[in-house]
Amino acid sequence: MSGRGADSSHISNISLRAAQHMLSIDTAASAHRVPVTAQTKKPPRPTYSEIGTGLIISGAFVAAILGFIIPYWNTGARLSPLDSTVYLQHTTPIIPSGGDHSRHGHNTSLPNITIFATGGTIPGQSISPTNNGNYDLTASAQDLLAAMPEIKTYANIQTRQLSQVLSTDLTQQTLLTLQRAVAAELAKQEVTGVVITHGTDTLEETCFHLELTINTSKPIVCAAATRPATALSADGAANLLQSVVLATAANGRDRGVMIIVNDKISSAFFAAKNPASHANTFYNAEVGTIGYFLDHRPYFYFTPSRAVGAPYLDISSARSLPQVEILYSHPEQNPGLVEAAVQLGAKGIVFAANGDGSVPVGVLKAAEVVQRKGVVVVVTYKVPNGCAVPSGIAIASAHLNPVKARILLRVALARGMDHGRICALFDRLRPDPWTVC
Ligand SMILES: NC(=O)C[C@H](N)C(=O)O
Repeated sequence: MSGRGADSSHISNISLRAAQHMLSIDTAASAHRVPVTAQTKKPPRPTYSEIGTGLIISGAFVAAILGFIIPYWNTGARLSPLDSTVYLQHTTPIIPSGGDHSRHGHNTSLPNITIFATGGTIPGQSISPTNNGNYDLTASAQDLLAAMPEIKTYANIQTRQLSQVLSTDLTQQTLLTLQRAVAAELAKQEVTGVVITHGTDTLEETCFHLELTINTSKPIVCAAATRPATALSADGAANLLQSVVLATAANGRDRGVMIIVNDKISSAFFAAKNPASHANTFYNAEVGTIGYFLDHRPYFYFTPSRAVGAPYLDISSARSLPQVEILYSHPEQNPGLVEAAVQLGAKGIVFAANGDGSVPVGVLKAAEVVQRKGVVVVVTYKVPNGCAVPSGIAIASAHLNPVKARILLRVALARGMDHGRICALFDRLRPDPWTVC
């Protein structure tokens, strides 16, 4: 058997042990379940694990030396002329991992990773291994980790369960709590990176929000699953393990927020969910796939880089976020929807527009009216991929899809930016700005 074949079977063992573990947790539904047998023997330690551990230890050693020699590493954050928005963000000092903790089982030669768990399919326990859609969320992040002891060879891991919901139900309060908690955790010298477990449905929105609002060089990695932990070929265990590996990786720094699903490393700036339930659910607009996992080791196509015009917007003191609604365009759309959205509290409106940004003329006129009252209007595209161009009065989202444009607009409004600044913010997302603001 080749090395890779051996690794694949190792991971399916992890999934099966995860499944066994989940099955043993949920006693209420156990009568309906197909018993899982075999796989009780610990699999032989794979070669990649030893190599990975060795690399991490040497990486930590080199980082520790660099930490003494180069106490502060600043590749030149520059302030926006528009605002205190930082467009390039490499200000965090390089910090040696490790530290003197007294936690039980702490290994000072390993990096420290914190996992923030929010729910989604990844901890899901379905009524049978062939049922992917009907599951409950009674397993915690700790339960997931207990089912995959291999993960402890990569890092000392702490978990924080922030919520246990499907991602469609994630509130802005949880989002803001997550944002502050992740930023606070990464500010700790001994923490090398963080992992967030989350449902796939709105993962791109949460990750994009964190991308805009956390200024760090350290890796922030989002892990999800398209199948519950109890499923045949459950994908969560491997995605979680790889997320932890990436959060510890020296080459995972300075790349913004990343998503790991199906061996693919996606930039949160570009990733979008599609199709809904396939294991390969995240596709990337154009350049969004920045790397991949081979034998559970991360490889990148590029040296660290950030998307053109990627802003950092400090909203650390925000306790709530302004309401921004998305209106889906089509011929004969009722212009009254625009005013209705405003009456219902919208401070911003995003049009998921036809083609590359066209909105029916009546709707555009209605948008002009609310814009005069201070509501900010952004036009995006409803097609899977594209680049929206300015449509009459509206700000164009460039390549940001409707949900990402909504997140950027909401954060900009939370930052207190006015129409002109928000327009310039979006305008910078193109290498060759329109300068329409
Ligand atoms: N695969 C998933 O995680 C989907 C789930 N409905 C969620 O977003 O929470």
